[in-house]
Amino acid sequence: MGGAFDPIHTGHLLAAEAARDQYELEEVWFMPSHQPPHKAKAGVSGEQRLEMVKAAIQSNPAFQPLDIELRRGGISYTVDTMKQLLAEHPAYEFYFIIGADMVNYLPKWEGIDELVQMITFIGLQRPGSMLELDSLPEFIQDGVVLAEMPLVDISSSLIRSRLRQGKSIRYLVPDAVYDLMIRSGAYGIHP
Ligand SMILES: Nc1ncnc2c1ncn2[C@@H]1O[C@H](COP(=O)(O)OP(=O)(O)OP(=O)(O)O)[C@@H](O)[C@H]1O
Ligand SMILES: O=C(O)c1ccc[n+]([C@@H]2O[C@H](COP(=O)([O-])O)[C@@H](O)[C@H]2O)c1
Repeated sequence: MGGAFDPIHTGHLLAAEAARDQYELEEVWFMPSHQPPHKAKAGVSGEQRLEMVKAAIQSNPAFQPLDIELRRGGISYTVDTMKQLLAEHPAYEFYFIIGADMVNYLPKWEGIDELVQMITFIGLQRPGSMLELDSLPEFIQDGVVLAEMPLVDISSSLIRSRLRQGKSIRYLVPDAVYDLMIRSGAYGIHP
């Protein structure tokens, strides 16, 4: 599962767990992007986003952090990441977990025709972006399976916006992430 994770939140964790459970995945690897392909670079450093990911998933042995995109630098095209991961783990079968907003965007992904040969996407419903598989080209539809999760109207932008307004974000992120956000000072929250 790739993302900016600026910051990681409960919606990410529920999506990952739904995909793991429904597709019997052995592990879910959380990969913070360096520079996302289609949105502005995160406001906080890659290191800080990775630390928050680690804090969020530490209690789940099936969830692992992966800094492959942060180490590579540049724009985090998934096709490049998957080529690297498949070369390192030729025996593994890879899935890529994405929310509905990203599923609808797949035709615009770099090297999508190559990417659908390498992995299967697991798409999850997300409020505000209904999954429209039928409107995608058939070769992409064939590369996407769906998983169910309770609709969770949480996004990293919602969290950042609430912080700007001085509103609470407790329980929108796991406690361990909340504590780290306070300790690191990364998002300007004070106890
Ligand atoms: N609440 C959610 N439900 C389902 N999928 C989600 C949810 N939040 C994020 N995702 C998915 O997780 C992946 C990584 O998301 P990302 O780190 O960009 O978070 P985001 O909340 O979408 O961020 P932002 O609001 O800054 O755009 C994407 O595929 C996204 O669609
Ligand atoms: O490779 C691409 O062209 C591409 C385009 C959009 C998104 N992605 C990946 O999809 C994941 C979620 O994207 P985002 O923008 O919601 O953080 C993240 O790992 C991105 O690198 C990848």
